[in-house]
Amino acid sequence: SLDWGYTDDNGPSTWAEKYPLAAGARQSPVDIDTSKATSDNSLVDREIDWSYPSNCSYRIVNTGYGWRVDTYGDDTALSGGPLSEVYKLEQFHCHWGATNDEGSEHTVDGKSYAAELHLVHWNSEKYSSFKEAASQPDGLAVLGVFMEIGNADNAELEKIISLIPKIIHKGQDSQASFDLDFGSLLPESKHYWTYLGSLTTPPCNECVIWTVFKEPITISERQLEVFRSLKSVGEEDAIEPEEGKLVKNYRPPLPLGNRVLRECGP
Ligand SMILES: CCN[C@H]1CN(CCOC)S(=O)(=O)c2sc(S(N)(=O)=O)cc21
Ligand SMILES: [Zn+2]
Repeated sequence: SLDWGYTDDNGPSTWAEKYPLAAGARQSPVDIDTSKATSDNSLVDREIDWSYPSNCSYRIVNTGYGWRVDTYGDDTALSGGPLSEVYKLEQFHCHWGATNDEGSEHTVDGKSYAAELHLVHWNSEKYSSFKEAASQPDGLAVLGVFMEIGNADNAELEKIISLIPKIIHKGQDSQASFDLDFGSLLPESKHYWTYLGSLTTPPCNECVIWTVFKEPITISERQLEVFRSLKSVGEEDAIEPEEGKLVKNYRPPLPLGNRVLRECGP
């Protein structure tokens, strides 16, 4: 069985037993208490800036904890906002719940969204590898995008969702070179909250500068159901057809503690 996961016997409340960092004071996600957000001048003139290729080859993989798209981040760049260096895109993935009233990892004044997209970048200016960066306090920069249920499909996400039937079981992957317009995976408004946090899964390294956009993007119920059809077990694991479905893979919020929560934009 998995040594950590999202079920009652291996879920977030048990992680600190095997992954002591999970009990740290700089953990993610957090509830974004909008009344605590400060808008100091340090961010207002430093828009967060990204450049992603419009056509690139990708690999989508079922990690057993969800789907993950590995990007070969050569000509990608994320800078500005709370970042002092240029970060490269390493991968992106998503978190969701069993029903639409849960699923995001960050919450806003106690409100959960149906899902949350994470674009994971690493500080390639200061560190020589993603792995090294993941052990540094300013090593990773993750963009969090809330997803709410809307009537229309999200066309860009559909390119990813169409590949999910090929990776239903843990360990399966699919190579695809599709032209992904990352810009449309991000909301129109660049307004965001930012704080210092961690990976939201084991090993829970406290290495992430988090930037969570205020405006959600929309995804359809059908698209979210496809996410929930993923399995957390391999093809060879003999289980009943309905068992092992990845219906939820989000960590509930941890205390912000004495960390500063900054915001850019109303
Ligand atoms: C299931 C495993 N998830 C993690 C795998 N990696 C960590 C170790 O790598 C060297 S990672 O850096 O790619 C990230 S980012 C991330 S989140 N949800 O905070 O954006 C979780 C993980
Ligand atoms: Zn994540």
